[in-house]
Amino acid sequence: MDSIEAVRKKIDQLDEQIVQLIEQRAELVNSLIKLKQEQGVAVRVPEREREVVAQLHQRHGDHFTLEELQSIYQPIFDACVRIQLTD
Ligand SMILES: O=C(O)C(=O)C[C@]1(C(=O)O)C=C[C@@H](O)C=C1
Repeated sequence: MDSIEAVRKKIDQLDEQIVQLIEQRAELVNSLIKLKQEQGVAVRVPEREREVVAQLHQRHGDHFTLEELQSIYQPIFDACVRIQLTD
């Protein structure tokens, strides 16, 4: 069995990957802003945010409740909106 320290090291590695993926996600979202401006689409799209979380819940509902996934994703959506508005 791994020691606490060894497991924490794996957790740290996963956290690093998670943040890198969130950064990649934010870059992709940021690339939408030009298309949105051209097509007159709003920066904040609440129904799309609900759809993203609902799809994740469908696939990962065994581990996370809908409310937990919403709590995880809301700050990510908020940051992505801020980045689209400020970059
Ligand atoms: O799909 C979009 O239109 C986005 O801007 C991306 C995104 C997201 O982070 O998934 C961000 C903000 C919107 O409110 C909805 C979704």
